[in-house]
Amino acid sequence: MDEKILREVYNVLESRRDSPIDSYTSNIMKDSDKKAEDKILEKIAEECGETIIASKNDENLVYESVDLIFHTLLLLVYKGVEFDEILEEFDRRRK
Ligand SMILES: N=c1c2ncn([C@@H]3O[C@H](COP(=O)(O)OP(=O)(O)OP(=O)(O)O)[C@@H](O)[C@H]3O)c2ncn1[C@@H]1O[C@H](COP(=O)(O)O)[C@@H](O)[C@H]1O
Repeated sequence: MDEKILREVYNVLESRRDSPIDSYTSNIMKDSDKKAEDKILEKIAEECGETIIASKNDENLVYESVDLIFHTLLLLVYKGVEFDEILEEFDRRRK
């Protein structure tokens, strides 16, 4: 297991965006009745709340944090951000 997994998941999300199938992420990105971006942002807000609760309760913190990180990555994919842009930003911030 190594950090390549994040890039691999990101690539899968890009493929779900560009070649939609009947799946959670394809469906949320092509959500018609509610603007896809709003739906993803709604999930980020929901997962943020669940992460706060998980931290306060010292329970499921990794599970809920991964839900939050995942939905943030989903937003970035939906908005057309390249994975390398995220890595470059983290690199820029290193002291
Ligand atoms: N990493 C994830 C991932 N994490 C969370 N989720 C989904 O995000 C949704 C979260 O919604 P909910 O919070 O309601 O679900 P929940 O967390 O089980 O329930 P709560 O306790 O939060 O209420 C669930 O449907 C999860 O399945 C994910 N769905 C997909 N991925 C990755 O994205 C790829 C593409 O996914 P699909 O397009 O669905 O094949 C997959 O191969 C995975 O690698």
